Amino acid sequence: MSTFLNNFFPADTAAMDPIFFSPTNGIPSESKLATYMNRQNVATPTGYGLNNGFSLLNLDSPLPVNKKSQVTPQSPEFIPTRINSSPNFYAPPPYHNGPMQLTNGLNGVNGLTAAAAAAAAAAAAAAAAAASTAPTSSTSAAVAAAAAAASSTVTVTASSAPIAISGAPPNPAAAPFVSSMSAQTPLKGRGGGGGVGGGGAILGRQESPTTGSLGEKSPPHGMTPHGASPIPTTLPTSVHQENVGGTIYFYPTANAQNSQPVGVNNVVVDATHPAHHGVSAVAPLSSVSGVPSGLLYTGHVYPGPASNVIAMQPKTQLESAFFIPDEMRSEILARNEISNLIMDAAEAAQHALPLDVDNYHALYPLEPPAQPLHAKLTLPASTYRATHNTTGLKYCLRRLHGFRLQSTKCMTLVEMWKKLQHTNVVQLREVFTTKAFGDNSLVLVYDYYPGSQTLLAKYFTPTPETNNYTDPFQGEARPFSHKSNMQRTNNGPLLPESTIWSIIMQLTAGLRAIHQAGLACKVLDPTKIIVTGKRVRFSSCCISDITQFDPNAANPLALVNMHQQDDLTALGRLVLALACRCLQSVQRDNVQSSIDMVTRNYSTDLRNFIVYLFTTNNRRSVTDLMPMIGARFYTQLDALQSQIDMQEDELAKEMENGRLYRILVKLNSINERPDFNLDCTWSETGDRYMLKLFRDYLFHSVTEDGRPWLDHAHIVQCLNKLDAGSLERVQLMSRDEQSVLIVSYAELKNCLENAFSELMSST
Ligand SMILES: Nc1ncnc2c1ncn2[C@@H]1O[C@H](COP(=O)(O)OP(=O)(O)OP(=O)(O)O)[C@@H](O)[C@H]1O
Repeated sequence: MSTFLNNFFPADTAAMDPIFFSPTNGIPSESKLATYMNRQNVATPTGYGLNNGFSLLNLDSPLPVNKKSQVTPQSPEFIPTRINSSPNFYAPPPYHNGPMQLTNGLNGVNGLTAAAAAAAAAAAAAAAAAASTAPTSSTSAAVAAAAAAASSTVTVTASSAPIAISGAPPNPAAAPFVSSMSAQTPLKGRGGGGGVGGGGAILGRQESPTTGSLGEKSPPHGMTPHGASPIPTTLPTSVHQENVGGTIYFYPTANAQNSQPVGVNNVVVDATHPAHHGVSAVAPLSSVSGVPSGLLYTGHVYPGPASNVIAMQPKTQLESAFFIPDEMRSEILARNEISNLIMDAAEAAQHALPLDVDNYHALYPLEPPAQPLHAKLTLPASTYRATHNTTGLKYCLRRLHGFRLQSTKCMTLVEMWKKLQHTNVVQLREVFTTKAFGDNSLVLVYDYYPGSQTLLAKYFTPTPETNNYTDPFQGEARPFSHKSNMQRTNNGPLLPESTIWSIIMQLTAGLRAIHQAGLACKVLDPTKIIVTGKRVRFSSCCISDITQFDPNAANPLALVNMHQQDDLTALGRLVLALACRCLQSVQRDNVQSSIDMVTRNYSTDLRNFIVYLFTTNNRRSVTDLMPMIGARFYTQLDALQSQIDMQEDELAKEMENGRLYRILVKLNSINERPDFNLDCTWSETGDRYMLKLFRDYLFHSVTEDGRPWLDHAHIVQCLNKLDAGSLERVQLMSRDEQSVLIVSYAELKNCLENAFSELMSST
């Protein structure tokens, strides 16, 4: 819903350009503004009296449903997966907000700063002077148009019945008609806009009819939540009003152009006031953020981080409250980089990979060529990252070279694995055979986790030390102490017990899911477990089930119990190796001394855990391990929940960015488009013209003395209101400062969606 204020009420009629002001309605048909008014092919009635027009503004009159639906829903983004989740911004605010709602339409009204209020007062005083000299009735306020060269100043001079300047909102109940001209932060210039920023045309706050004091937020007389329009029913015949598709425009008749400033109750447009360029002080954003119309978009404003999250962060600097923490950023960047790596020519030649393998392309090797799969399996194997042809998603492909599938019966097991979904198991997606590599290969497709390391690489690889220097501060023991030396292994210092328990909890969780699904891991080995950040996952499930499949066995799952017991033994060996940080520690001859070492360095619980898994004469179960983990489970849960809190907070910040980015993409795809459907004025006319002015308001606001006014918060806030389709209004000004337009963000949003849909439909 918008109101169009053309500063067509010239103070100096001699300055009138008869071409610019057409005799019928004062708007030249070829002007951009006229094209906006005529948009949507709505016939613009001529000679339509202001009285008639105001009768349309009855707050009781329901808005046609289809009109409402134009702006109510969050229109779908051009990203196909976007889900419509926008709240209903037209829900009527509670009546007790009435006084604030009254100023709903005029952005910045409610939050006048002292400076802005002072400016408004000055403007009012000047306007009063102008009114007193006007030949029209001194009892009614005058409306004067600013001359073309001078920006308009609209202010209030008297305390009679208020006047409506702007149009009925889409939902009258939601935004009662603005019956008081409220003061706005003076705005300036091309970018001059509503109360948030700019300078230029000043809409002075109407004096309260009850108090007569300028700048107060008193509701005007006659305002009822759902009652009759407070708008006066008599207006000068020299002012035309038109309702075009729900938007009300005001413009002068030819009469008005030849007459003195037209009195329209309280409103005076004072072209002569020295403050016509606005005041240099702009209302701080905070001054407008509290308006009730703002409530309509508050869901679209990032409220800042939660205190619990700030307390959790190592740095409590202000920047960490608004930007993603450095550590998280670099982790994500590193993962992205790995995920986007492509082979150079030398690598491509070395690997000689096919362009396509089944439904996948862009293969990228994750290891040097042709590794033997595993000690137990003598087949050579390779691991690649690849991209799915249709979804574009990246997967991890494990290829078994020269492997012929003996029987498709093993597909039963494949299906069981595909169904297994667990955060500690890399999920199998599909299995296929292919000749794309020039041999018979079997390919298993898994989820891909960029930046993963095998447990072997992470914990069992000698750390490169410069000049045999070992960092004495590594590890838990006091540096340079005897214990510190004892706790050092070739692969680095012993791991903190909490790290070992964290790995244990994750592995037992994954194993429990596997065993409960009636399967066995079979390769519980440090090369077949991957670590991504702090997450540990079984990475090669199902391979053994295929390669060791016996097509003659009556029941392929007959031996699963035995394999599950083997899994538990393998888990015990792995934990012992981790605790000693040495793979040799689990060799038969070393086991006892390794357990002694665990006894010396770690808790009895950890020792008992390992001993239990090594005790093979009893039937063991993964669920029996839970009591041994005990209360450590709560510590782990707490750590994970803290991490979730932090990540959710980051998500909230980044959600804002994503949303604002998409609006900017739309705006910029429309603004200044040189040509659309052979129409080189497309981006300059109709809805697009409004968007252009809004763009100027967003980015090109200037101070009174013409300096750029840059305020990130202003941009963010306005974009948020636009995205929410707030009913709050913004005052836009044409670049030549000839026209002022007051428009709600809802209307702007509508324009944006329409214009963008037009673009999209022609792509
Ligand atoms: N699902 C996955 N997502 C991302 N990277 C993975 C995934 N699975 C394995 N990797 C990575 O691929 C590489 C090769 O994995 P692989 O399991 O073959 O380890 P490996 O040490 O080469 O074992 P082997 O010596 O038995 O071949 C490793 O760097 C591993 O981190």
